Amino acid sequence: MVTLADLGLAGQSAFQTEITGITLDSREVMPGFLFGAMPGSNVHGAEFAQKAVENGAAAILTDRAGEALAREAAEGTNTVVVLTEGPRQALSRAAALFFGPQPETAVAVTGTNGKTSVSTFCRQIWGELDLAAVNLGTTGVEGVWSHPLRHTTPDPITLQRVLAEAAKNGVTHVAMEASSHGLDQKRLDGVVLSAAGFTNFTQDHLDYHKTFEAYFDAKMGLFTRVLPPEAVAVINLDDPKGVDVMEICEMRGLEILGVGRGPMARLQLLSQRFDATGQDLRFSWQGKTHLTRLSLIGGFQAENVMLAAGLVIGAGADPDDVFDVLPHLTTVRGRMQLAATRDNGAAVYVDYAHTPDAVETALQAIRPHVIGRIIAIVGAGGDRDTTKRPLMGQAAAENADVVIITDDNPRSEDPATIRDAVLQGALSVRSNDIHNIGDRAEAILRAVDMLEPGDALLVAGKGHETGQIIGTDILDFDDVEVASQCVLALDGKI
Ligand SMILES: CC(=O)N[C@H]1[C@@H](OP(=O)(O)OP(=O)(O)OC[C@H]2O[C@@H](n3ccc(=O)[nH]c3=O)[C@H](O)[C@@H]2O)O[C@H](CO)[C@@H](O)[C@@H]1O[C@H](C)C(=O)N[C@@H](C)C(=O)N[C@H](CCC(=O)O)C(=O)O
Ligand SMILES: Nc1ncnc2c1ncn2[C@@H]1O[C@H](COP(=O)(O)OP(=O)(O)OP(=O)(O)O)[C@@H](O)[C@H]1O
Ligand SMILES: N[C@H](CCC[C@H](N)C(=O)O)C(=O)O
Ligand SMILES: [Mg+2]
Repeated sequence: MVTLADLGLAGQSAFQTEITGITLDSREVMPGFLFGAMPGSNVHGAEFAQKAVENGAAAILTDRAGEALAREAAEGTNTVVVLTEGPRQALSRAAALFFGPQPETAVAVTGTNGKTSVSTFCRQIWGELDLAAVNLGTTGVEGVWSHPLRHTTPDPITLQRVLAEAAKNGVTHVAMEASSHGLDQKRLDGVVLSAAGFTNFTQDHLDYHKTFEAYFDAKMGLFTRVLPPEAVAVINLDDPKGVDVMEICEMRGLEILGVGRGPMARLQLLSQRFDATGQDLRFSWQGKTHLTRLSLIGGFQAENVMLAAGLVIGAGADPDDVFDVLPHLTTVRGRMQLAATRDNGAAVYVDYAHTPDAVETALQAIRPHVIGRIIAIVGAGGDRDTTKRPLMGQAAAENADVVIITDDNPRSEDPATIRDAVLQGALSVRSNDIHNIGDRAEAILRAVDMLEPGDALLVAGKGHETGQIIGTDILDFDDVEVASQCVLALDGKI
């Protein structure tokens, strides 16, 4: 039997109350459940306290803003109201205690771009070291055990349930993505971390956070709040915000493992040499130089690999063992993935660049591998940060020779309006070789048809995604598959 006291909610009245489940959604409450009535972005969860009580909630956890509604609903029933200043944090910790032990070693990574890549590389490194590992984030739970997820950082109840299930299935190591929404909503606060990483900080999600400061502060919650004091902070010092992150971590007395090209980095990238299938790296660890080879396209992937290596070392692995396995790392699905090659040699890459910085980084990353033109397909998602749209168009026009603007998950918005915002950004750079083709399949077909020997195509924005979200419908759509089919069709093979 689990009681409110067992969930860290002792000291409250009726702390011996038995709890049979936890949920954030009144509609999911079953008899004996703890209902987390949280302040939301649309409505306060306490608005649904009445429904939770009707469904048999044993307790309602809420804050001062939700107190009156919760007490009103509970009046005359056995439902206990538990009041706390930080209800989201309390709920995350309660969920951790309720669902039971997580895998013994957990690391998390935050930053605007690179979280999925870094966490996947951590899982691959651990796997090469014969450890039972998974990554958890945008692409679900992947590795020795897998599980689909709807969010990059799931709500705390799903997260703790999944972590406990992973542990029961033998998973000992987990690398997870900490999204800014997840950190802001304290979804990770019940997780015990050995190390946490910071990739970079550029524009995204201003629709939610409103200002750069609020977005940055949300991310810093990983280091100022979630990470325990004895854990290691692994920081990309090449990012303009890297030193700020380091100072924030120093103030908490965290051990810092700096990664980057500059001399302050303990894991220092000394040089990269690119060729058609990957790159040779020279790097140093605490003064000693190492050489390695990565079968990965794109200079930024070396930064992601260094950060992943730092996290795995920070979480206790032997550095030499880690460095030995780096040549075995493989492409992360939908991140600079070579989807197909035309008979004339022109390559088609699929990448998940969906921020201005990522569009620029991805296009610059393929430049050393291309002797001809770069054609870029770019679009922006609906119901997301609107201010990034022209900046994405601008980044595409500045870094590609031909730009095709197309749809990427318009969701509830008018697709032509989204495309127009991206188009304005591209047109601010130049007017030639900029095309606007709403239908994504047609855009890909047209782009593949343009490819001459020596050219390359980057299809940006959807990466691993397998659907195009139009309104509330999700239509099957997979950039890798569509691009491969277009190549086969235009080369006369189907
Ligand atoms: C903006 C945002 O992040 N919203 C998330 C948040 O909702 P909220 O608390 O703001 O919801 P609300 O609508 O105001 O409702 C308040 C509360 O009332 C409850 N409620 C509501 C209705 C009802 O009948 N009964 C009831 O109890 C809700 O469960 C909620 O707890 O908490 C909910 C439960 O955990 C999430 O499902 C929801 O994710 C929405 C669907 C979402 O789309 N989130 C995206 C933007 C997101 O989180 N993305 C990040 C970042 C991805 C990236 O890095 O690019 C991610 O980690 O995936
Ligand atoms: N270190 C990096 N620096 C800049 N851009 C990067 C870096 N790593 C990846 N990218 C770009 O960002 C895209 C998304 O990468 P990834 O999925 O790893 O990021 P993410 O942070 O998990 O994104 P999301 O916020 O959607 O979860 C890549 O396809 C690539 O274009
Ligand atoms: N995690 C990101 C993914 C964006 C991917 C892009 N294809 C889109 O739909 O905007 C977001 O939800 O903002
Ligand atoms: Mg991700």
